[in-house]
Amino acid sequence: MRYVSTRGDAPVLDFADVLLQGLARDGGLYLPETWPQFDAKTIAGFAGKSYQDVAFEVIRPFTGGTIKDADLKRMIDEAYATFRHPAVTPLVQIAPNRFVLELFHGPTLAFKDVAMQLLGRLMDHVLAERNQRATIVGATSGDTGGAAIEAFRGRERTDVFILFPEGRVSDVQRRQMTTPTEANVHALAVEGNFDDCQAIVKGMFNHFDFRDRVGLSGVNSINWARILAQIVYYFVAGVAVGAPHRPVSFTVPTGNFGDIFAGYAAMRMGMPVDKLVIATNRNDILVRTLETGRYEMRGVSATISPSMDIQISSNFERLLAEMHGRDGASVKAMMGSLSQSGSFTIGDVPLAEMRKLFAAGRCGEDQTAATIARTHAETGYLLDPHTAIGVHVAEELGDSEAPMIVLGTAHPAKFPAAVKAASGVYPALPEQLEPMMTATERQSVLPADLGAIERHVEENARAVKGTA
Ligand SMILES: Cc1ncc(COP(=O)(O)O)c(C=O)c1O
Ligand SMILES: N[C@@H](CCOP(=O)(O)O)C(=O)O
Repeated sequence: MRYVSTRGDAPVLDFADVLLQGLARDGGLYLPETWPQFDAKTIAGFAGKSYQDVAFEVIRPFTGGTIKDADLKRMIDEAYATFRHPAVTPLVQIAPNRFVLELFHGPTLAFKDVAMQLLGRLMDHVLAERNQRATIVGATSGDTGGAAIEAFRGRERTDVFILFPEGRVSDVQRRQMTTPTEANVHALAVEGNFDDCQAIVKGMFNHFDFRDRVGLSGVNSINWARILAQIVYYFVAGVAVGAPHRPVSFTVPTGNFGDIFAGYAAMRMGMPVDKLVIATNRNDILVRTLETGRYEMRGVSATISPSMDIQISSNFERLLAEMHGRDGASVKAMMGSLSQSGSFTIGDVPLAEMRKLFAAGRCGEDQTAATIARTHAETGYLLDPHTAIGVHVAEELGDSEAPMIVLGTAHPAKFPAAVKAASGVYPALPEQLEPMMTATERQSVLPADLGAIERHVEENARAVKGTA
């Protein structure tokens, strides 16, 4: 399996290289050259298998032989042994034909752990084989950061620097990043919003001298392996409610478009999908884009679902590449227009194709709170604000024959204030996370400035000092 950039101007790589690359050198994102195909019999055969066994079958074709089967199996087993539920990602029914796919049983209570626990092991494995070190830099609106730090803390071959928007993440999210004591963990509170953090990380990747000097790697969903690990649960959940014998719909609380792009990938691989639904909070750039064909930035506002307060939705570029027949020049032109003028227009044909595959809906602050309250009152089930957005948008779409699976992207205990205000119930933090709430915090506060943050990384990354 080979990987190509969405912008068509970067070296073609194998899986192991893509794993360590992050952003492609032409500023694009890597995609597999072709989609592995699973026929209906193979998909039906996933029924009754463990999450780990399905993960191995789904992930293996993408590795192109760069990871030995026995190593891949071991790393998958180790990654999902960190989850608190034996099914790894269980389904909970909340209405006759509607389910929540609980993706938050990993160590940091958000869906990011599903990919990050595996990514940490895969990167460590490849770095050890090459006797290399890496400097990981990531941007977070709250959840990626904690999951990345948990996956990489104490690992000898990596330093991990996470940029988060100061004052815009929940207390639990911040503490997950600021309380680990390992020397390779660096939490950077940036005086800006998530889009600023993400732009700075991309700026570092596009600054080749710096990138090469520090051995830069990325763990945001610009890294293909993040998306890859998330494809697995679309198959596991779909089969559990009747695929491939009937199509299944998924509603995905969306920000950076990584999670829903994994659903798109599952569909391209043979999973019968009725609807893929993009659900956003009031930062609704993706909903507007589907409505109007114009991707237009308007400023981001803080919500009770902070992890989705995003305007520059990285992985939408992967979808654009798909909808434009992988024509790198078209993608480059749209991305150029976005960085110059804050907008771009999608042509009629790709837009029509997108509308065939995706539906979209938004959920305001009051609707989010009302959905948490109503769902709890009617079913006893407590939603976090991000998952509530998915449930609201799925409800607005109405029932169809296809079962609707809403991706449960975070545990309510990550956002206790918002959940308590909406439902009157204070969601308890799982016991093992309680010590973190009183532990000493360690963070560096930095301006939203590429140069300042590069200097900080270079002064603190062990890879630069040649300690490998
Ligand atoms: C809890 C939660 N829900 C939803 C999302 C949106 O996911 P994506 O960025 O993959 O669209 C995020 C952040 O990524 C998140 O942390
Ligand atoms: N919501 C995310 C934003 C970063 O997304 P990623 O999937 O690209 O890492 C977060 O919680 O940090």
